[in-house]
Amino acid sequence: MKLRRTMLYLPGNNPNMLLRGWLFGSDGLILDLEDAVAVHEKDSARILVSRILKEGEFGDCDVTVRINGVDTDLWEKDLEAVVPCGIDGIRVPKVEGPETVRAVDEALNRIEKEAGIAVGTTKICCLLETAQGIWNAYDVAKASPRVDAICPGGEDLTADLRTQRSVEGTELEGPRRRVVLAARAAGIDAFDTVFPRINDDEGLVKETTFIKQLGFDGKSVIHPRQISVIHSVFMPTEKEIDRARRIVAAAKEASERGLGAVSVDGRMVDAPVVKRAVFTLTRAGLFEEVQ
Ligand SMILES: CC(=O)SCCNC(=O)CCNC(=O)[C@H](O)C(C)(C)COP(=O)(O)OP(=O)(O)OC[C@H]1O[C@@H](n2cnc3c(N)ncnc32)[C@H](O)[C@@H]1OP(=O)(O)O
Ligand SMILES: O=C([O-])CC(=O)C(=O)O
Ligand SMILES: [Mg+2]
Repeated sequence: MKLRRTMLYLPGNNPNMLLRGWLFGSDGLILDLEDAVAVHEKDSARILVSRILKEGEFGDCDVTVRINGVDTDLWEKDLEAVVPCGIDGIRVPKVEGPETVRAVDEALNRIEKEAGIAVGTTKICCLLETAQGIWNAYDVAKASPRVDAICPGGEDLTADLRTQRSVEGTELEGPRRRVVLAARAAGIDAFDTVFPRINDDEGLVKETTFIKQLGFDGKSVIHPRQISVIHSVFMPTEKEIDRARRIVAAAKEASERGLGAVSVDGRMVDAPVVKRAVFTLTRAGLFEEVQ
C-alpha cells in the first residue's frame, strides 16, 4: 500500500532537477517531456530522461513520465525511449476520450512485449485538460485496466474554458467534482492539478484542504516547497487517528462477540463509519493497523 499525495514535476530538460528530484520527499515524480520542455529541446530532453531513468536514483518514489500528446508526432518516440527503462507509469496529457487511451494502450502492449516487460505493467495516468476530456472522464477512466488515475489539468483547462485561474478556484469546482466522481466510479485514483503560485503557502493550504474534502488522493506539485505543505494537510490529526483506532477496535471486538452495531463516543459505529476510520489510518501511514 502506498500513498500518492504529491507528484513532483521535473522538467525533462533540467539535469539538476531530474537527478535531485527524489530527495525532496514527494510520493511520486513526473519526469516531464511535455509543456516544461521547449519544442527545440524535445529530442535532447527525451535522451536525457531515458538516460537518467537508467542511471539515476529515485528512492521509493512512484516514477512516471509525462509524454507529449497523441496529437503530436512525438508521443510514440517518447514511449519507446522511456518504457523499456522500467517505470511505474506514464502520464498522458490532454486526453479527450477513450480512443486516446486505447491508442496509448496498444503502443504500450507492443513496446512492453519487445522489451520483455510483462504486458500491462506500465500504468496510465490521464490528464483531462479540455472541456471534452472532463466531459468524458468516466469513459477515459474505464478505457483500459492500465488507467490507475485521472486528473484535471487546471492551467490548460481554464484556457479551454475561456476563463482564468482565480484564487478561489470557482472555475475549476465543477470539473474537479466530476473527476473525483468518475475516478471513484471506476475504482481508480483522482489527483488534483498543480498550484501555480509557488510562494503562497496559505493559498496552497486552502486549495489542498478543499480538494481533500472533495475526495482527491493527492496533488501534482511544481516546486519542492509545496510537498510538506500538502502532506501536512493530508495527514490526519492525532485526534482523528485516536478516534479511528477506537472505532476499528470496537468494530473488531463487536464482530468477535457476534454483535452488530456498537457505539463509540455516543455515536453508532456501522460499516461506513468503520470504512472511513480504516481510510483515516491508511492515510496516516498506519498500514499494519488496518490489515
Ligand atoms: C502547467 C504545467 O504543465 S505544470 C508542469 C510543467 N512545469 C514544470 O515542470 C515546472 C517545474 N518547476 C520548475 O521548473 C521550477 O520550480 C520553477 C521554474 C517554477 C521555479 O524555479 P526556480 O526559480 O529555480 O525556483 P527556486 O529558486 O525557488 O528553486 C529552489 C531550488 O529548488 C529546485 N527546484 C525548483 N523546482 C524544482 C522541481 N520542480 N524539481 C526539482 N527541483 C526543483 C531548484 O533547482 C533550486 O535548486 P538549487 O537551490 O540547487 O538551485
Ligand atoms: O495540473 C497539471 O498536471 C499541469 C497541467 O498540465 C495543467 O494544469 O495544464
Ligand atoms: Mg497542461
